[in-house]
Order: sequence, then structure tokens, then C-alpha cells
Amino acid sequence: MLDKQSNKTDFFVGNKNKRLLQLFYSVQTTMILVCIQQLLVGKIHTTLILAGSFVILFGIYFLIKKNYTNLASHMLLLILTSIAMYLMWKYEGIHDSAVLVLPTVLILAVMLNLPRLFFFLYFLIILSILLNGYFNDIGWVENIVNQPTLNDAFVMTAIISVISFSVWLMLKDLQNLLTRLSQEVVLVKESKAEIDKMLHHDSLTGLPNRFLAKEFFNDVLLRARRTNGLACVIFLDLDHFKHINDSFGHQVGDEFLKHTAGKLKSILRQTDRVCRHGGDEFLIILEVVQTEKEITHIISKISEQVAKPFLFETFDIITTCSLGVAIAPNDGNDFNTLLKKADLAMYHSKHLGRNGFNFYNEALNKNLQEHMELVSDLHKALEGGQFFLCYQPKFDFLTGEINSAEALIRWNHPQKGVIGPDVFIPVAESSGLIVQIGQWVIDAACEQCKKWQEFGFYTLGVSVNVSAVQFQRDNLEIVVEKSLSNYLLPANKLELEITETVLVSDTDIVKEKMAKLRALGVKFSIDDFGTGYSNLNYLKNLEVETLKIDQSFVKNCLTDEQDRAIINAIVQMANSLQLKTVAEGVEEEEVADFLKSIRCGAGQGFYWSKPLNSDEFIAFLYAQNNSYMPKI
Ligand SMILES: Nc1nc2c(ncn2[C@@H]2O[C@@H]3COP(=O)(O)O[C@H]4[C@@H](O)[C@H](n5cnc6c(=O)[nH]c(N)nc65)O[C@@H]4COP(=O)(O)O[C@H]3[C@H]2O)c(=O)[nH]1
Repeated sequence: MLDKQSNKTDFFVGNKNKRLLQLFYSVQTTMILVCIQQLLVGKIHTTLILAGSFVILFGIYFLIKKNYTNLASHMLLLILTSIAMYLMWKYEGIHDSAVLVLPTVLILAVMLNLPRLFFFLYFLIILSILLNGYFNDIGWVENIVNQPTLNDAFVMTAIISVISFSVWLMLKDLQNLLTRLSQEVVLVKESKAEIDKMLHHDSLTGLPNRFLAKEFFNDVLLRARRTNGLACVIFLDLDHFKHINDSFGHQVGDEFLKHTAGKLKSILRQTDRVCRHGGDEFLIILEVVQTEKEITHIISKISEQVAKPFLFETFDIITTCSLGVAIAPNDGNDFNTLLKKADLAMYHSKHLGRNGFNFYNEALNKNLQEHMELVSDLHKALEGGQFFLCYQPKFDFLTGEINSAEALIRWNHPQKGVIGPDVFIPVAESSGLIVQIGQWVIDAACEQCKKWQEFGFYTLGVSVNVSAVQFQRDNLEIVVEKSLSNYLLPANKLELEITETVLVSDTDIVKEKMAKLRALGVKFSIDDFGTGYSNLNYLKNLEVETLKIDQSFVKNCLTDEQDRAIINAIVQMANSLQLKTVAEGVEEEEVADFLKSIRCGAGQGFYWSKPLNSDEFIAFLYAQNNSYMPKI
């Protein structure tokens, strides 16, 4: 069938129509030139034939223009063959110069990838040449000049056959080469598509990555501008995903991420996009919305869905997520700015206790700048030795002696003056700097405690606050061991104050580290006891010496009956578990009396002394008449 453009690989590789048109022009130009030449030499008949052919060939021009390439090719070659044969038979037979057109036609048939036409024309030409020779031989035809013979015809036939065959072979090879080349091109295109996919998709979840998220967002932004709508970037981070990895292994963690990706896709519209930002972070690009309320609604759906349990073997794994949203045009107009702001808003959600969402606003940005400044100043503080320790004594109610002092860090900021730990410890914890700061505190406290011993205060111990982050990230046992041996301080003089959250956060790791530290001889106390975890089971599993009763109960215990009852209960429980108790925040004599009356072990607070720097503290010790006698 002579259909429109063939898909077969041929010599012209997709250019066939263009090339055919060029061939057509060259044939027509030749026709005109030969026509003029024939007219000049007075061959009117040939001139008329060629002129007629010239006109007929214009029909082919329209076929080419209409993309009927195959039909046009057939027509062109058949018309050229007919003209050449007519002139051959009419004038000089196989000696006529028109015969030269015949091998040209065959070459073109091969080039245009028309095998059937090639064979048809080949046999037609051969037959015609042989008949011309034969008819001239037997006198049926008499060509005018230099009358050909059958002998001449055979020679001509052989030459045309060899030429045609060679060209045929050559072009077949060329075609094979082109076919192979086009297959290679397909393979290269497929590999390119695969590489593109890898570059733009996350291999674990199959979700588009950050680069594609940017493209999606840019498209949404264009549509939002046209419709006066909002384009937003939602940043989602799973809460406590690390716990899933640590408790169930990375394989389950991966499964969980895939599951979450599926969940997110299932609740969003097809026009919304879920992308993976990395780790446990996802980006969601919503199709244009008109109001913030719509975004809030979608986010609530997302939070609800993420919080649904994931069944792994017999366990239900449950986690929540924190989200942040930044919206164009209010918060910016380019993807990277909005991504940063959405991330910041998400970070704020984490800060507020996780499992929530926040829209970005300028106040968050200001907070972040202050935060960054503080982090950078903290780095300088560590390098520049701007930290120092204060010590607050703890009085033993039974012996009336100062048996220990709590080391409390202070920061002597070059511009802002002395800053308390409540301001910078949370920042140090979130930036991880607490690890280095904590190491410095342990070292400085051990050094100071050794000095007290050298001053003759042999029984005085020191306690140091240790944050949960230090337990998770630091080789605490190595740090402690090094400091103790550096200053030749007996390990039982050092106490580590930890909060209940440390004990319940990662029990196995904590247990292991505590066991190592206890093996060294270090003691433990639980700080702010009574404010944290309600399950007291850990008290029997973990070997702690002391419970420090939180000052929030102590502060109002004279007036608040419930606070008194709580303190009483803690002391009774501690006594029956053979744990020591220290009441924090004692400011009045009556409170100290009450604590002593209920057999609380020790007290700490402004009643005896505020935290004092090292010199003041030594002076304080001497002022206590070297006997550590309290005022009570
Ligand atoms: N109103 C009142 N307050 C009293 C009284 N007696 C003591 N305090 C204050 O109560 C806090 C006791 O320390 P904390 O509960 O361990 O609470 C500490 C501790 O959690 C943390 N911190 C202090 N130093 C360090 C440290 O070196 N490392 C770590 N990780 N945290 C530290 O910062 C918190 C605050 O420390 P500070 O500001 O020094 O505040 C101290 C102390 O000055 C009192 O009678 N009345």
C-alpha cells in the first residue's frame, strides 16, 4: 500500500520527504535545461516530450507536499523510466544518451528503499534493452544512428546489472548500518530516560525528588498567578523516625517510609504532588488553592493519615509528623525561599512538641536568626573559654554537713554579660553543641572537686547535669573516665544528674552506658523528679542513688497541701527503696524544717546559698567554719 510517510529505516532517515523534494527540483531543472538544449539543436519532438513530462511531473510536487512520499517516489521513478525508454526506442536505441537515466533510476529506487519497484524496473529495463537489441537485429526496429545489435544490448545489460547490484549491496549495508544506529539511538534514549528518572526520583519510595518538586512548584506558581490563587510548599518530617530505625532496624524503617509515601499519595488529589526531600522528610506541592483554610484542611488530613498504625509482623508502629507551610506570593516567589521557610515552620512545629503544623511568619524568621547567632556565639564561647561553673551546696539534713555541690554552668558573653543555662542549654542541645559543652563541664567540675580535696574538703563531691543528647551522642563513659583519671579524682565523688526523659528515651543504650559508668564508681541522681515520666518501673531496673525533688513542689509546700503530700510520698517511696532524696529550691527555714521532719535526705536552695563561682564557693566553705554546719 502506498501510504503516507513510511516508518522503515531508510537511507534518508526521517528526511525522505525533504530529499524527495530536492530530487524533484533537480529532475525538473535538468528537464528544463535538456529541453532548451534540444530546442536549440532543433529536436522539436524531444523538446515537446520533455516539456510535457515537465508539466506532468508537477503533479508529483503536490503529492510530496501532501506527504504521500511513497506514492510520489513511485510516480517519479516510473515517469523517468518511461521517458528514458521512449526516447531510447524512438531515437538511438541502447546507444541513446537517455539510457543513462535508467541506472540512475535504479540507484534512486534503492536509495528510496523501494525494493519491489527496484526489481520491477530492473526487469523492465533489462527486457526493454534486450528487446531493443534483438528487434534491431531482426529488423523489426531500426534505430536511427549507429544501429545497435543484440550483442551491444547484452553488454549494456551486464553493465547495468553490475552497477545496480553493487549499488544495491552498498545501500543495503548502509541501511543495515542505519538500522543498527537507530537501534542504538533508541537504547541511548532509553538509558537517558532511566538516568533522568534516577536523577529526579528517589529510588526507595519511587517518589519525585527535590529537583522535580521545584519544577512542579514552578508550574503551580504560574497557574496560581493566572488565577490569583496560592501556591504552597508543605514540609513534612516524621516524628521520632530514628526510634523506628533503632528499634526495628533499617529494613523496617525503609518499609515504613514506603508505606508513608503510599499513604500520602492516597489521600492527596492527583494534581497534588508528594516528593521525598531525603531521610524522613517529604515535600508536598499542592495544586493552586484559594485560601489558607483549604491548606489547613489538607494538612489535617495528612496528619491524621500519617498517624494511623503501620502493622509490622505483630507490632503496630505508630508515629506522627510535624509540618511547616510556606505560601507564595506572601512568603516569597521562588521555590528555594519557600522551601527554607516551610522547613523553618516545620522546625517550629517540632519545637512546640511535634505532631502539629505551622504556617511560616516573619517572627519565626527572627527567632531563627537569633538562634543562628546564638549557635555561632556558642561556638566562639567554647573556643574562647567564656563558660564558667558556679556551685550550689547541698546540705545533708542528718549530718548537717555540705556533702556535695551541684555544678551549674554560666556563660560570660563578651557583649551580653553573664547568661544563664536556661537561655543557651536548649540551643546547645538542638545544635548538638551540648556534647562539647558537656565534656567541658565534666572536666571542669572534676578539676574543681580535686581542688576542694586539696583544700582539705575531702568528703565533698560534685554533681553535674547531663543532657539526654549527651547520652545519645557522646561516649560519656570515656569522657568521664578520662576526666577522673586526669585529676586523679575518686569516681564516687562525681554524681551525674539526669532527667527522667533520659531514662525512658532509649532504655537499652542508656542502661549500657549507665552500667559502664557505674562500673567506674560514678553515682546517678534523677533531676526534677516528679515532673516527668509517670511509669516508675525504671526505678527498680536502673541503679540510681538519689531522687532530686523538683522545686515546683518545694516552692509552695508550706501553703499547698497537695505539694506537701507529693513531697511526702516521694520521700517515703525513696526511703523504702533505699534511695536518697534531695529537695531543690529551698528558700525558707520553715521549708527546710518541714523537709527534715519528713526524713528528706538533703536540701539545696537559696536558703543556704545561691550558686557561687569557684572562689566564692571556697570562701563559703571556709565561712561554714570548716565544719559544713548548716544554719538550721
Ligand atoms: N528559684 C530558685 N531557684 C533555685 C534555688 N536553688 C537553686 N535554684 C536554681 O535551680 C536550678 C537547679 O538546677 P537544675 O534543676 O539542674 O536545672 C538546671 C539544669 O537543668 C540546667 N543546667 C545548668 N547547668 C548545666 C550544665 O552544665 N549542663 C546541662 N546539661 N544543664 C545544665 O539549667 C537549669 C537551670 O540552671 P540554673 O539557672 O543554674 O538554676 C539552678 C539553680 O540556680 C532556689 O532556692 N530558688
